[in-house]
Amino acid sequence: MTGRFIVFEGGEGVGKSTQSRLLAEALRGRGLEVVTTREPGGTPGAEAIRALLLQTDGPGWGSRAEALLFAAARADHVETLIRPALARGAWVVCDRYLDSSRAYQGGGSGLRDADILTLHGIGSEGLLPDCTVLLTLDPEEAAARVARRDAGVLDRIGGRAADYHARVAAAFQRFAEAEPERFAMIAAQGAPEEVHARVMAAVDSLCA
Ligand SMILES: Nc1ncnc2c1ncn2[C@@H]1O[C@H](COP(=O)(O)OP(=O)(O)OP(=O)(O)O)[C@@H](O)[C@H]1O
Ligand SMILES: Cc1cn([C@H]2C[C@H](O)[C@@H](COP(=O)(O)O)O2)c(=O)[nH]c1=O
Repeated sequence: MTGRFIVFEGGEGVGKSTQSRLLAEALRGRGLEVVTTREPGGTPGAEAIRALLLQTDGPGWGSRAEALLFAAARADHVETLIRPALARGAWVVCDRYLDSSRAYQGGGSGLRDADILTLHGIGSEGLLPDCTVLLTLDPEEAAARVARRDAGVLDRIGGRAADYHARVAAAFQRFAEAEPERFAMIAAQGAPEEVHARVMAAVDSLCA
């Protein structure tokens, strides 16, 4: 079987990392080679850019510089980790990807979707996931999960105002509705194993 590129998307604390791990374990149980990774990050260069983007000390970045940094991190990640893994037949499970740039730098910060896609064309030659699992959760429940995990310490983007994150969530929903052949929208409430069962059903129907 050839490799697949599966991405988890959604707002802060909805359970993307947890579900990435559970999906990878399930796929490995089927005998597949699975690479788990995340954005921004996944390679030494992209992890260095992640620190520049998310650390809370220093003046931060304007929207355009921020979008370029995310695109640069993704370019390195795609070229040195994702494409080689897919080329050897591995499945890649990635925590966030391009649709996070479209939702945060686009929906949240107001950059044009077409410009973000142009950056992606330049940086990563337009590589898209085979399928994208969008996890949705009531914002108060997501915030409670983050508070329990991080004890109130927020990074530069996670710490933005509630209306910013509401625009991000609305953008993700628009993308999923516009491309139902690429997105599975999964309710993320309930125990991790319950959510995982929904994810497996979606992956089996959308990505197999
Ligand atoms: N279904 C669930 N029910 C309750 N808690 C959960 C569930 N899934 C994950 N959690 C917990 O909620 C917290 C956030 O989960 P996780 O880190 O997987 O979310 P995330 O979407 O990757 O977050 P972020 O966007 O901030 O990186 C973690 O402490 C995790 O253990
Ligand atoms: C890929 C990507 C991410 N972001 C934001 C979303 C989050 O606030 C952070 C990443 O933190 P996480 O704990 O790993 O989810 O970065 C973004 O704004 N644009 C992007 O392209």
